[in-house]
Amino acid sequence: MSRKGIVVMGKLIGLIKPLLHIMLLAILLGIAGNLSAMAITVLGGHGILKVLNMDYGIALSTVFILLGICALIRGVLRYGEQACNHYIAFKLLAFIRHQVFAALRRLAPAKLEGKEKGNLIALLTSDIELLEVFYAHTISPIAIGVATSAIVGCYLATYHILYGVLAIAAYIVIGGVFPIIISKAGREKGLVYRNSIGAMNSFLLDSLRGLTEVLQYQAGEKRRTKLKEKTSELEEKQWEFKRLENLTRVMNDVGVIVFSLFTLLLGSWLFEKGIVGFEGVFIPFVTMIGSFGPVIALSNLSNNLMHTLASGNRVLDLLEETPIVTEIIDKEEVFFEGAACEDVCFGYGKRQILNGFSTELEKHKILGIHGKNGCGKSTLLKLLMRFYDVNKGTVTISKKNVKNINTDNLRRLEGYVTQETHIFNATIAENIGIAKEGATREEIIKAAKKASLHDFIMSLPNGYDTGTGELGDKLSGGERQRVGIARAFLHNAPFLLLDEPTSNLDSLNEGIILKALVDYSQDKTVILVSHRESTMNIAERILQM
Ligand SMILES: Nc1ncnc2c1ncn2[C@@H]1O[C@H](COP(=O)(O)OP(=O)(O)OP(=O)(O)O)[C@@H](O)[C@H]1O
Repeated sequence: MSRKGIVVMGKLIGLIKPLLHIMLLAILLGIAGNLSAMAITVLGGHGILKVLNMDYGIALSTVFILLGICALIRGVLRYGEQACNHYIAFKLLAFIRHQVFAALRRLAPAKLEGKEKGNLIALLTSDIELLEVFYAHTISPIAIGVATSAIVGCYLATYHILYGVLAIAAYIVIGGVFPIIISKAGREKGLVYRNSIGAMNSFLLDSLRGLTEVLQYQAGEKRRTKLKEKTSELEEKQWEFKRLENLTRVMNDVGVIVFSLFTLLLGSWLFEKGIVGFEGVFIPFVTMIGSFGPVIALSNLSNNLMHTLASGNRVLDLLEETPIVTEIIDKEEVFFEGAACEDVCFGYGKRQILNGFSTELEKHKILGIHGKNGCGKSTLLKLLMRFYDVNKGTVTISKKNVKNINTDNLRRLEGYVTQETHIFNATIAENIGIAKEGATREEIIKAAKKASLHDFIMSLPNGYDTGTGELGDKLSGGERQRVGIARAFLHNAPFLLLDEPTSNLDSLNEGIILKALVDYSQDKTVILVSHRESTMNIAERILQM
């Protein structure tokens, strides 16, 4: 979704509320810092007048002492302002990361299935990182720019009201009109650019994952050409940004020169009319030249702002995305007493997969599910897990609709082994132990033995403490699958859903695991989806889908 810049800014600023006092301190320090910087120019002007014997107000030694003090406090104030801004920025980045991870948990797995993973990584890393620019270098500079310009405008008006009017007009044009023009020109470009980076990440991740296929089918050259095209596209977009950045610089420089010239012309006119003396020409002129810093900083912001707002937009998209399945938290605890599907209709989008499907799963039984590829066996398991909600009909556990069971409760009741087991970057013990918080080594070993994995683990260089780094991609399909099954045994849920658990196993390992499953089903319920007859033999009832 492409939001207006002001909407993105409003939403991002909304997050600052708890840190508002620090933001105010940063603004005050920034204003004081900028004023002391400008005071250096003004004092310099007075110093020159003094040397020329044209200023009788301040002694030259006082001018030098004040110059030294201003220079010193300028440094201290600038440090204070930056420290406050970065404190806010890093606190908020941590908070936003937290929010984004919470959003991912809310959206998983249904909404994340179709998302490009590389794009998500870009969002989690570089997009969030870019928001630092917004919190540390955008909000307070705007407030500081406005306040400092107003104060300097008033100071100039003490020499003559027209100086004040001219200064305010200059600040509005350089710090307001120019950035708005540039931001408008670059807003869509920013979003397109950030999305392109995400797409590029996805393409690279895809290529790495599919490396074997790319090599096998000699698709390397084709992928390289595509990567080159994507890089050129990105380069083109970067150039567009650079052009806008250069345009900003040119506009700023021209603006500063033109308005300084106007000040000089105004001064000359006032001098000719006898309204001001030489000091009334010289001091406003040097003040004006030295006062553009904060508004130029504002104007330069528009370049970064395009990237930042585009990143903000992408982060907000994720934060505001509605999940397909909402988490349930406030229902009573349910214990497993069997499950059932009644007249279930379900489809992904418009494509109908299950149409009026019904079945009952009795407690302490093994139900085998058989059916041709794509008929919806895995989908049925996902509905029992409530990864998706049915379109019609009901899925119940212990005669309670799964839509009314606390999500936490449901996860504890069910153990789910998918067709693919993900191995985390951790030791093999940790990889199994993920199934049970605080699992002891004995429990992990017991689960591994049931999954016929113990002997293999003991043959590894560091046994259960062997890291996946040391294993690399060396785990075979069957070993991975057994890690998945060991997790399920460790989880020890009363209702176990197994999707092709033995598809990669030899008959020896299959036999050991099936025996363990039969033991498991003595006091638990198991659904077994499989195409293998040998596996189906342990089922007490077979359902043909
Ligand atoms: N997230 C999804 N979005 C859209 N379509 C999907 C999604 N997941 C599965 N499908 C489609 O739904 C249909 C049923 O898929 P499912 O995985 O349930 O089949 P299955 O019976 O388990 O097949 P297999 O025996 O090959 O494992 C398939 O045609 C599949 O392409």
